[in-house]
Amino acid sequence: MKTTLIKNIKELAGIVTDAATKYHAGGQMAILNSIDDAYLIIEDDVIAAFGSMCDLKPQHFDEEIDASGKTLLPAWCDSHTHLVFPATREIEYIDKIKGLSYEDIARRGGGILNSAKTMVNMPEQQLFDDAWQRLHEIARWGTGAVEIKSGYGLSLDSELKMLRVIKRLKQKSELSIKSTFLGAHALPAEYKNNREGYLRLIIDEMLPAIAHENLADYIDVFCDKGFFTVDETDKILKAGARYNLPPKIHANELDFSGGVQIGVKHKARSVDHLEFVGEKEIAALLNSDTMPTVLPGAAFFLNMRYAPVRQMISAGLPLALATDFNPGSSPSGNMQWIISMASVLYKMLPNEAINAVTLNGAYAMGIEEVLGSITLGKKANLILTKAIPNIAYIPYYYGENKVDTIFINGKIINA
Ligand SMILES: N=CN[C@@H](CCC(=O)O)C(=O)O
Ligand SMILES: [Zn+2]
Repeated sequence: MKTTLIKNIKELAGIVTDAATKYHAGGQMAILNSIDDAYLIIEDDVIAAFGSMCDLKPQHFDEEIDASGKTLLPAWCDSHTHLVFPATREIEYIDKIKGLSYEDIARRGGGILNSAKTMVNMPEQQLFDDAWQRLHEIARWGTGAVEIKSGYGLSLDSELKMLRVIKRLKQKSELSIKSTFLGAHALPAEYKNNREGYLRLIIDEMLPAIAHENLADYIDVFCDKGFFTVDETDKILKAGARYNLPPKIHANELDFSGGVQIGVKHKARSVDHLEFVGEKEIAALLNSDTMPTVLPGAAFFLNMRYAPVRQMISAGLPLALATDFNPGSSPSGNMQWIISMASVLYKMLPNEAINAVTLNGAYAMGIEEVLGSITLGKKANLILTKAIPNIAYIPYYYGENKVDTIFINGKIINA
């Protein structure tokens, strides 16, 4: 067994003593438990002890790291990304600057359909290599766990290609990865007049093949205006349940789509985006185990309305934040930037934002029992920051990478 001591930590933050705590909600979101002048001991890949430096007993460690002036936090859990994609889409970026909306671009065959077209001829190895680079990129910004969706395939072969790439990333990477099947991301052009046919393809062909190769942990549907209806979502989620795929769904980004309610009905792990949320959606979420997840990168990049985060937290809801890293609506996997946007655009306190990208993000991925907080027995996925004056400095001094060292499964990763 290898033992590592991290000592003289200026602030050890994100402590959750009760390992049964699933997430932080409402007023608890503003509380980020911490210890000043602290130590933390890692045994192999697990957090084995922590406390005040004055209580540290003299003992031998295989490795000692002096963290004077630095803060130690749980690594970020990014619960919503599309980081396996075939190419960036700068052309649409220009169209957006000129005034086209996300829906205008989608109607012209751009957006998701544009990525699906490029995906057809994309060699699987190239797709893997590009995604591998992106995993390194996000780890440098402090991400230790990430969910990745398919959904740029929209045909049996291409969806399987994407999901096989995610499976290989899981096998090769030290990061914790969850895989989500998002066949219902958009209606492919060839099914324009045959919605029922595409649903049959998802339900009768894609799902059995995915289950056969064990390629997904979750199922997702883009339940929104111009994409998939509540009835269609219901059918797809019912079919997913037959293969034990819990939902994590794209909901209420473009309208009051009913996506939140149908997600809650199907016991979704999370419902994500949530720009269009009112009293009814909040009431549905309050009686559920579904994590509302807000994606500031997409709302900022598409210049849309912002989810009513203060109203949701005041009502007592938990909230997770994720990057939505994708080539169309959020071309960045930088969680520090998400924390800054959450505080400036959504008025989230730094502590709330950090809880939202750690324990609550872990819950949104179904890994809260092993990651997301400084808790005895959890995996040592940790961020050691550069010397920073306090936690608020993380969102405040935006643009600069505050990560000094990232530990994944107890090991220092030179990302
Ligand atoms: N909203 C739906 N899907 C993605 C966008 C994907 C794309 O435009 O490529 C999202 O989460 O923002
Ligand atoms: Zn998304």
